[in-house]
Amino acid sequence: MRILADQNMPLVEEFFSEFGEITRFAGRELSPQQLVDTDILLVRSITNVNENLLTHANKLKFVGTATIGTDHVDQTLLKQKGIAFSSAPGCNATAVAEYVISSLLALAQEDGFNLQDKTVGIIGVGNIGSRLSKKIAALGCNVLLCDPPKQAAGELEGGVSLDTIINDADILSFHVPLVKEGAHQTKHLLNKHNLSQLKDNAIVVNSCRGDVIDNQALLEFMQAGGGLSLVLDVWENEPTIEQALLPYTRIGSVHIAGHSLEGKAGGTDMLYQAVCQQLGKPATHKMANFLPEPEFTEVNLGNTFSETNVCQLVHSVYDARRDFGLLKQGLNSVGFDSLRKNYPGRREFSTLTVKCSSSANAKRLSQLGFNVIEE
Ligand SMILES: NC(=O)C1=CN([C@@H]2O[C@H](COP(=O)(O)OP(=O)(O)OC[C@H]3O[C@@H](n4cnc5c(N)ncnc54)[C@H](O)[C@@H]3O)[C@@H](O)[C@H]2O)C=CC1
Ligand SMILES: O=C(O)C(=O)[C@H](O)COP(=O)(O)O
Repeated sequence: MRILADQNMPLVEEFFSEFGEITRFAGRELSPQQLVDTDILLVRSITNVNENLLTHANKLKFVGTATIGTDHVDQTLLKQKGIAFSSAPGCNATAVAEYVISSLLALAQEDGFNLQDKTVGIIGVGNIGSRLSKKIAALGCNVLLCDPPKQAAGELEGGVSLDTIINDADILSFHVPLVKEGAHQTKHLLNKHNLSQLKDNAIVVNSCRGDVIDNQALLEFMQAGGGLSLVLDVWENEPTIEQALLPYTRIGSVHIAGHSLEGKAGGTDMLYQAVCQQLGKPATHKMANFLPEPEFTEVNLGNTFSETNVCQLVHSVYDARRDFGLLKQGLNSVGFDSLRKNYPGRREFSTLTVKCSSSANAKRLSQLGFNVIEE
């Protein structure tokens, strides 16, 4: 069997060698000719799987994307052609939620406020939004949730409208899929019209898809004196991003919010499980066997739980400001895609065991995602 896999997908050889010959490709450069005689295609978010790419796909049986987002894949076309498809829902949801928590704690520390005094609006309450909501609640913040599709289906109690979040939230974090049409379209959810209705000094976090915020409208708003604090992991027109936004960005990165080692490896693992199912073979490999030991494994917290302690704990595992440093240093020298390819990686909070002596604190730390031992 011939397997084509994105060069930035980890552990493909470890998981897939038993099925056939693996060839790697650069995600933005895959040509239709490369799909001749290919049985399995494994992509990441930067490869558009469309009519043009499949022109010569004479043997293709399975397409997998090791990502949560699927806006780069024409699933209707795959169905018409009888090609099986799988994505990796939830694979890096924890990583994205932790990126947001790390960024917010950094801004709170720098600006001298407590997150627990803030109202956080989460737009999109799926795998990422719901995990983030749990972590944010552990910090004692007031949380507003907005997910119209879920609200319409009766799947989210107490949900509010986007307008309510725009008007009332101190912090807004977007976790919706990119949808360009229909009743619940998300392209430019934050736009020229509603930017001006945000609270002064609101914090806006985008770690879903760049197009969810109108970047030109955002730039004009900031150039006109808008006082927002911006945390931007995703941008319109990646990899050619609007660099004029950088001076207005408090924390920025190259679309790596989901790139914890666990999140990236988890995407490959989920595709492996899907291919095994497709081929009727048992799944024998486990992701945990391929991950290295974390650098720091244990901390003793005693019975304290202040935001300062939590900030230290979180940043000992991952400080998103490191990634803003990488962006600022490397964007014009090595470029956006190269920064992503050579991302130094990071671990998730669960790799750190926190010993603590109060059960209330143990509960909150565990809600944040740490591995907690109550002593
Ligand atoms: N920056 C990064 O590295 C990553 C970005 N992502 C992006 O994050 C997105 C969300 O991921 P998950 O939470 O795992 O997806 P999910 O599918 O579990 O949840 C998305 C939620 O958004 C809701 N939604 C849809 N339209 C909406 C609207 N107009 N307003 C409010 N809510 C709406 C859906 O009902 C759903 O509950 C992905 O589609 C992907 O584009 C995902 C992983 C990593
Ligand atoms: O899962 C998603 O959706 C993402 O956006 C990924 O975490 C990042 O995607 P890649 O570009 O690394 O495939």
